[in-house]
Amino acid sequence: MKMTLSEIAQAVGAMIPENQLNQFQQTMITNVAIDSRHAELGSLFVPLQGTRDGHDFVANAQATGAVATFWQTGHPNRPTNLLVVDVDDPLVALQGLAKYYLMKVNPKVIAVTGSNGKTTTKDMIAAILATQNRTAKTQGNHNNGIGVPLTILEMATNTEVLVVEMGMDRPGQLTFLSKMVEPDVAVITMIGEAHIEFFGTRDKIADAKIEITNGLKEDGVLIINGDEPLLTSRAEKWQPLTFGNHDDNYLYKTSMKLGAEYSEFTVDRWPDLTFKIPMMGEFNIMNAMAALTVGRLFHIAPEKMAEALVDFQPTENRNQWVKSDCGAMILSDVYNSNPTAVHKILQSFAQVAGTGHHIAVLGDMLELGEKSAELHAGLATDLSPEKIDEVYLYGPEMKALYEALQDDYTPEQLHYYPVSEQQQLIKDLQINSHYRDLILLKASNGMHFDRVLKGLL
Ligand SMILES: CC(=O)N[C@H]1[C@@H](OP(=O)(O)OP(=O)(O)OC[C@H]2O[C@@H](n3ccc(=O)[nH]c3=O)[C@H](O)[C@@H]2O)O[C@H](CO)[C@@H](O)[C@@H]1O[C@H](C)C(=O)N[C@@H](C)C(=O)N[C@H](CCC(=O)N[C@@H](CCC[C@@H](N)C(=O)O)C(=O)O)C(=O)O
Ligand SMILES: Nc1ncnc2c1ncn2[C@@H]1O[C@H](COP(=O)(O)OP(=O)(O)OP(=O)(O)O)[C@@H](O)[C@H]1O
Ligand SMILES: C[C@@H](N)C(=O)N[C@H](C)C(=O)O
Repeated sequence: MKMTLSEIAQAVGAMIPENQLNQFQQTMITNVAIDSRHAELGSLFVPLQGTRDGHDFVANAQATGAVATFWQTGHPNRPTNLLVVDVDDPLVALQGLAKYYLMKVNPKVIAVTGSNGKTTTKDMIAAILATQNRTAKTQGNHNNGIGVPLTILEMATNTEVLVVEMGMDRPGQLTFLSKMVEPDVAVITMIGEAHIEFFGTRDKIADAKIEITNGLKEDGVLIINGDEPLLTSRAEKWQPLTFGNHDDNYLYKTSMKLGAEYSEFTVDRWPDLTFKIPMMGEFNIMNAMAALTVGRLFHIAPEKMAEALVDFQPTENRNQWVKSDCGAMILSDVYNSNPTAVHKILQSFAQVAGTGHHIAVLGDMLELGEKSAELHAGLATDLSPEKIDEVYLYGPEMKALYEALQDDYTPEQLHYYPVSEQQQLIKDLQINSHYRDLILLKASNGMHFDRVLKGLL
C-alpha cells in the first residue's frame, strides 16, 4: 500500500490534530503491522488485543521503524513521540482502512472458502490468474477478521486481481468478510466437518458457508462443488458454475492418475489436455478444478492454466513430502485436521507405492463437539494392516480410534500417546521408522504436530 497518514485518518474517520496537519499530510505509510516485530520503516502500527495488549508494544514498533500508530481512544499511555491516529477500536479501524484501500485499488476479487481446501485452492487460483494479471493473494492462512484486512492492505497499488481466503468457525463471520470485500467471484470448495462443534450439523456448516454470497456483487459469479447437495440446494438463485465428478457439472473430471507427488487428470471441457498438479489426492484435483473454473471465467487459455498448475507452489504443511533424517519420506499435513480431510488423505496415502512400511501418525481433530469420539473412531474405516502397516495415535480424542482398532492391529503395530507424551512419540518414531518407510503426519493445528515434524527432520 502507499497512503499518507492524512488519507488514512480520513479513511477511518479519525480527527487530525490541528497542529499536526502538515505532519500527517507529509507522512507516507507503506505498510501496516499488527506485530511490532514485523514493523519496518514506513509502518503504521495497529495494536490489537491478543492474550496480551498490542498497545504495550508501540515503543517496540517505533524502534523497528513504525512512523505512526492507531491508538484506542482513552487507552492509557498514549505515545507522545509518535504520530497517533485516535480510533474507537483499532481492529475496526484496520477493517475500515482495508475496505477503503480495496475500493481505491479496485481489483477483481475472488473469495475462497470451504471446510477444506481453501488455502490450496487459493494458491492454485492465484497461480492461474497471475499468468495474465497482476495478482495478489492471502499469505498463508490469513483468513479471518484480522487476516483478510491484512491481505487487502498488503496488495500493491496496481493489483488487478486479489484472491482472498475466507475462514469461519461461527455463523455470521463469512457475511462480515464477504461484505468487506464484495467479491466478483466466490468459491466454495466443499462441506466437511471443520468446527462442527459450533454448528452441530454439516447442514448448519453449509448455511454458514453460503453466507459468502451475502457480499457477492450483483453480477458476481458463485462457483461450488456441484457434487455436494448441501451446496447445490443452497446455491440455486446464483445459478452457480459447478465442478466435480458428475457429468452435469460445468466442469467435470473425465479421468485421473494419482501419484505420490503428482496427480494428473482430464476434464470434459478440454478433452485433449492433461492437467498435472504437484500434489497427491483426488481432493486436490477437485481444488484444481475449482481453480480452472475461475481461470476460464477470466478467459485464460487452458494450456496456460495447465502450465500454471504444474508449477504452482502449495503452502507448506498441506500434503507436503519431506525427507526425515533417517531417510523415510514424510507426508506432512500438519496445519489442520478434520474427519473428511483425514479420510481422504488416508485413502490417498494408502495407495502410494512404497517398499517400506506405511505409517500413519494421527493427532486429535479438534472442535468436533459431541460427535468427536464417534468421528475419531470412524477413521477406522480407512485404517487396516493391509493398507497402513503401523498406526501412532496422539491425544485424548484419538483414544476412541485406538479402541476401535484393537481387534485389527497388534500391539506392535498400534501405538497410543497421551498429549503429555509428544516427546516419547517423536523418539519412538525416530527409532521405529526406516529409510524406505512412508510416514503420514496429520493433526489439528492445536496439537502442534509441527513439532513432531521438526523432531523427525
Ligand atoms: C491479535 C493477534 O495478533 N493475534 C495473534 C497473536 O496471538 P497472541 O494472543 O499470542 O498475541 P500476543 O498476546 O502475543 O500479542 C498480542 C498482540 O500484541 C502484538 N505483539 C506481541 C508481541 C510483540 O513483541 N509485539 C507485538 O506487537 C501481537 O501481534 C498481537 O497483536 O499471535 C499468534 C501467534 O503468532 C497468532 O496466531 C494470533 O493471530 C490471530 C489468531 C489471528 O487471527 N491472526 C490472523 C492474521 C489470521 O488470519 N490468522 C490465521 C488463523 C485464522 C483462523 O484461525 N482461521 C480459522 C477460521 C476463522 C476462525 C475464527 N475464530 C476467527 O479467527 O475469526 C480457520 O479455521 O482457518 C493464521 O495465521 O493461520
Ligand atoms: N477439497 C478437499 N476435500 C477434502 N479435504 C481436503 C480438500 N482440500 C484439502 N484437503 C485436506 O485439508 C488439508 C488442508 O488443506 P488447506 O489448507 O488447503 O485447507 P483449508 O481449508 O485452508 O484448511 P484450514 O481451514 O485449516 O486453513 C489438506 O492438507 C488436505 O488434507
Ligand atoms: C487455525 C484455527 N482456526 C483452527 O482451525 N483451529 C483448529 C481447531 C485447530 O486447532 O486445529
